[in-house]
Amino acid sequence: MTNKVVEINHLQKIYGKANEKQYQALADISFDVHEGEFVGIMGPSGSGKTTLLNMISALDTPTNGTINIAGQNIVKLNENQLTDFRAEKIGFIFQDFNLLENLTMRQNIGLPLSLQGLSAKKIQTQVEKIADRLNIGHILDNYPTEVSGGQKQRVAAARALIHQPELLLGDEPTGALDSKNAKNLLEALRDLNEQDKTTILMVTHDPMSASYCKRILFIRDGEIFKEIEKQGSQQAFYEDILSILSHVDFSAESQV
Ligand SMILES: Nc1ncnc2c1ncn2[C@@H]1O[C@H](COP(=O)(O)OP(=O)(O)OP(=O)(O)O)[C@@H](O)[C@H]1O
Repeated sequence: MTNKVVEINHLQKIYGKANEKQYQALADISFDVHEGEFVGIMGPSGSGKTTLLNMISALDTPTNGTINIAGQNIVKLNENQLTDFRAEKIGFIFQDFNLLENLTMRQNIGLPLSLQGLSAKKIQTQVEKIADRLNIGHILDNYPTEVSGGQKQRVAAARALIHQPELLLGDEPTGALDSKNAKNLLEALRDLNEQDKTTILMVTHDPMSASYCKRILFIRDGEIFKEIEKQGSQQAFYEDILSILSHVDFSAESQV
């Protein structure tokens, strides 16, 4: 059995203080992600997907429950330990790329290592290695405004992976891409998962993007209500996903 990279038990998140208006975004979530898995999270708007990612990346704290990432109970960490945890253990790809416009792609990708104080030479070697892996070696000296959305997102993926995190998190990473660029990014993520055993957890509302995963968790009203695993072809998995979505009212916001 492979190691558990993510181990979540009875996670609950209530926004708002006891004397204020409260909102339960996560009711009771438990699941594991093993090393080398590529897991998708799907659910209607307001179902708690971003809240869940924010808990896993320790950007916010749960009301109840435990979160272990790479064997570390992150709910118990102090501020300094959390900073180290985020810098070392996880990589994050956002929908809107989050690249720094006044830095070149090379500088953007190398940023996590610069912040760790690595030498310029070591950073260059690592940048070129990951850029080669994601087919962006030819745009390293360009600025973000000079390249396509798809290239920007592959640069964001390179930046998220350069420090070799235990877990790559994506919050709608294909959300701002056209279908061709989305496919390019997803193929790159699939290669990283299959060849380098990168563990990926990705939120998406798009069934085609989700069909690149090996397992999907469906959440609604802050709870996992269904889970499916890829058994056969990607096309068959895509059709399974569509069938589940067609039985769920994804327009419904979760209720207080
Ligand atoms: N800081 C906050 N304070 C109060 N309520 C919040 C806060 N952040 C999120 N919520 C509420 O919690 C619920 C879950 O939000 P979340 O952003 O996790 O949903 P989501 O599934 O990611 O939605 P979407 O697909 O629209 O991004 C929503 O009803 C939202 O309004």
